[in-house]
Amino acid sequence: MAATSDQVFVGSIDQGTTSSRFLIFDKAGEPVAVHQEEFTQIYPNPGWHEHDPDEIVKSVENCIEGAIKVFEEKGFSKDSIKAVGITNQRETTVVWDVKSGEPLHNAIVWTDTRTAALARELKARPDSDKLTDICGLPISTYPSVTKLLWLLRNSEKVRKAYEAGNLAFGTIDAWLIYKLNGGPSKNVFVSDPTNASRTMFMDIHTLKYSEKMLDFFSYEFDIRKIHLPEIVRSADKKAFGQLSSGPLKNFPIAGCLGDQSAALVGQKGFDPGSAKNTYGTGCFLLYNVGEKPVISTHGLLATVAYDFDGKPVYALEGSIAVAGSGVKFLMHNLGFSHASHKITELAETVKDNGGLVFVTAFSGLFAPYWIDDAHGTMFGITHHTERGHIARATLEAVCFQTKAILDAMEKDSGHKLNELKVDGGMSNSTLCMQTQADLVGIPIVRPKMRETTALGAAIAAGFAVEVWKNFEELKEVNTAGQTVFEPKMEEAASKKMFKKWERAVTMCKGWLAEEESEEGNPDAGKLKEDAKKEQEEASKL
Ligand SMILES: Nc1ncnc2c1ncn2[C@@H]1O[C@H](COP(=O)(O)OP(=O)(O)O)[C@@H](O)[C@H]1O
Ligand SMILES: O=P(O)(O)OC[C@H](O)CO
Repeated sequence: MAATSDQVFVGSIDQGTTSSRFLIFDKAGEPVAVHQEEFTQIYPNPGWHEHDPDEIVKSVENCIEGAIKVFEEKGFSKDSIKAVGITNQRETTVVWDVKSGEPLHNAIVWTDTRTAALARELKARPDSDKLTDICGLPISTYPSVTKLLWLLRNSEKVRKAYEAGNLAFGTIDAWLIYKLNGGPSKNVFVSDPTNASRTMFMDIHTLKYSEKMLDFFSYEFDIRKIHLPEIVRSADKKAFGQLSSGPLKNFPIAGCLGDQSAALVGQKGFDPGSAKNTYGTGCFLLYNVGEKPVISTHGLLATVAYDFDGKPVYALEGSIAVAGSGVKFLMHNLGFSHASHKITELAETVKDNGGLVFVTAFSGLFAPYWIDDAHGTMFGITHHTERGHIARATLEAVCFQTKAILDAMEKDSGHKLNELKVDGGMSNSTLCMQTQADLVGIPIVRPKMRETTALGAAIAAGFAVEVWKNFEELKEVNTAGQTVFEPKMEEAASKKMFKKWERAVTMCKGWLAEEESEEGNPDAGKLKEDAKKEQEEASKL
């Protein structure tokens, strides 16, 4: 079908943890062309996880090229694309030289736990308990700051650039925008608040870098000496520049959202009280809390949902580190199958988990537990246990953590959700979604078009260039063909399952001894000595 002259489209770069995609959406929110590419996952030591920043850029460029080819083969003209939006994996930390635009180290991925000792050291510093009120996040291995500090301590290249005043730090959005604009020659160096809020440098109330946060983290290296991206709104016609090469050369980048915020936008979670849960590599539940951030007292994060017009909207977030990556672990590490949907089929070969509970704490446990000394642990193995039970327990682990997050959210917000919208690759698993409904006791609503993350970034860019002018115009977008999973399990049975999970979580605490969490870290000894010195000095004051 060829485009009519008044048909307009918006492109969307979706740079996820395991793959990059480029999608082209029409005004009705339907994707008309897509290209996806996986890229290399680098695991140099247990608990370490890296990406090659240049490979990420290349994969995005390939995706744009691939999708445009499909688009044109369908008879559309690329001139009908009005803007491009970007959405990305968050927290993943890239460092580069401002002069050359070359990366100085592999990107340290959000799942990486090499900074466990550093996180402990930071927690022991005076006033560490005051940080969450400012930035919305607790100290852990998860936000970018611990990864950046680790790089400063452990990479000579990074330290030299720092000393010369040439070190740039950014999350994946900032890196992509910088590179796609042409690097140092244009120097478009920006990030939006949904991404900047994941570094621990931003004040969540003002959406500006916080002097207090910068002071707190500057005890060994002066963070102000590092080039940080300017924080701009999530929808902006000019701030993100334009593509400098490829089939969309000179097309504007007009929107940017961290992937979980983008999914909330793509699910049209614009009203306070609406929520979505995205089952991708990890799983992230975001609950719209309106125009003021809510600082959790139950293990959740305060984050920015979006800032389209200077009136930011906030969300409470429950982050789960392992979801689809657990499925991939069964495929790649244990050789259970070659396709994700086969893991669900395997789980369907057994009638229940057979007493098996799998705490998939490959990166420690995130929300609402924040246990960084846990590792993946299976409880309840007997002669009865077969591969189907392991597959089932892997899917269930995400559902249990989602239940714990929803309980925490209810306590923080005082509201009970009446339904939960879902998306992401793992939401393809009908068994997983039914289990989720059974465990949380509310309907699970899955849209037919599940590229909601990419749609969210397209909406941000589309708002900036007025493809859509208001939320009302999006009313019909992605409403057709939803599947609703109603809870079917007896409440008592569901409660019993969850109790067992909670017992398993308690039992896996403290598995990792302090020395083990530092293995592979060349500076572990120094870290410990420095931390001890700092503590001694602090206690003298
Ligand atoms: N039918 C399925 N059953 C279970 N897991 C699935 C299924 N389909 C996809 N997945 C999982 O979903 C994940 C990919 O989801 P996606 O939303 O693309 O993630 P990301 O954006 O983090 O790269 C993979 O880990 C994959 O194993
Ligand atoms: O790759 P995803 O979709 O699991 O998302 C990664 C998150 O942004 C990490 O915070």
